[in-house]
Amino acid sequence: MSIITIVGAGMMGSAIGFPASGNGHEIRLVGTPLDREIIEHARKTGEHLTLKRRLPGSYRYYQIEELEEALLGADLLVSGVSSFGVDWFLAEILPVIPETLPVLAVTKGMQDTEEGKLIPYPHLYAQKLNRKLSLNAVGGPCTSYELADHDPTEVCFCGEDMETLRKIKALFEAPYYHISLSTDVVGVECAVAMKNAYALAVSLAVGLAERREGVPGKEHYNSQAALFGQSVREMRKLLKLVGGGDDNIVLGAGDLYVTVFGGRTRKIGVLLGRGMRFEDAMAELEGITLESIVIATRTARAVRKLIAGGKATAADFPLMLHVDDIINNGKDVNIPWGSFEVETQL
Ligand SMILES: NC(=O)C1=CN([C@@H]2O[C@H](COP(=O)(O)OP(=O)(O)OC[C@H]3O[C@@H](n4cnc5c(N)ncnc54)[C@H](OP(=O)(O)O)[C@@H]3O)[C@@H](O)[C@H]2O)C=CC1
Ligand SMILES: O=C(CO)COP(=O)(O)O
Repeated sequence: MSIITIVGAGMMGSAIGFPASGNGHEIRLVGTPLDREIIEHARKTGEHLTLKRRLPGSYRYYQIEELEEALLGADLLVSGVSSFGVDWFLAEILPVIPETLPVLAVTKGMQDTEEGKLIPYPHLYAQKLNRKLSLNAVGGPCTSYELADHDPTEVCFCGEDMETLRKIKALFEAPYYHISLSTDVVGVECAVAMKNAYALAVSLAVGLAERREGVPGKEHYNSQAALFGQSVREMRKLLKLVGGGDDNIVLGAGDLYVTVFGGRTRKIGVLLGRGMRFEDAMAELEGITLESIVIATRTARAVRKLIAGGKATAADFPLMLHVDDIINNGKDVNIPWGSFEVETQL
């Protein structure tokens, strides 16, 4: 039996312990200072407040002040924070863990730089820490509540060292949790972070169709599929620009699919598509984790720098730039359909 300590008791941090717990490992769930209620409630009832599922009986619960106890004898540390908790995790957790303890982060996102580069979180952590840690991450399509329900999925663990990845995989692999491995951290992380921005883009079509038909909940699939296709094209170009392997598009496209159908990002895209102003839509969704906004903003900022530097053109990323205009420049939704058309001559 191994001991897995998870810091960040949000929905995904809590759900990723399910397959490992099923394999007989001890799961210690540690709340961030913002997760107090989740931990208290789980201790009392065995249920997770936001995941809305009963947690396996083998879970142990810790408030952040009990971190030292939760780390005693641990074999793996999982980071369950979202993009909004990355700075906290970097400042408060990574400096105090043993250097021999490998880390696996579920966080999806990237940080852009002044030069227009996009840095995945494991690399950001490595750059900012003055100690050497084994920093690994999970990418791929996987909604937390469906993982808790044992719906089969296919994800990818990435990191620098294949042997370490194999050991971590052995803790989690289950008949419903299939794990590929990759040392292409930039490619995996970039593919699954970008899908957040593009899930917002595809969901615009859901709201637009409702607005056109005047029927809430009325869906049309042509327009969603067209935006899905353009999203995959732009994600593939971006993958190439950041130096990620092309096959990672499978993870990005799968993750895009699940997020359009089952993710929180869809909520903001639909409201914007219906014609709601960005500020009003954000106010309506207050309290819901919406990483798509921060990821779209950072990615578009990097793309605009790449364009200014002559490494890309605006014609390569019309959908990403439109999303950026809607959320950051006060523009109305007006899908640039014509700019998705291409001429291909063999
Ligand atoms: N790799 C994978 O397979 C998957 C990864 N994800 C990713 O996992 C991450 C977490 O998602 P999910 O669990 O659904 O989101 P939740 O909002 O449920 O959880 C977010 C976690 O981060 C914490 N957090 C947020 N802001 C801060 C802060 N400022 N300081 C410290 N901690 C903070 C939260 O505390 P609090 O709950 O109080 O806000 C909580 O512990 C996301 O990056 C998401 O994209 C999601 C699905 C699959
Ligand atoms: O990353 C996810 C599924 O893989 C969840 O996406 P949301 O953050 O939009 O819910």
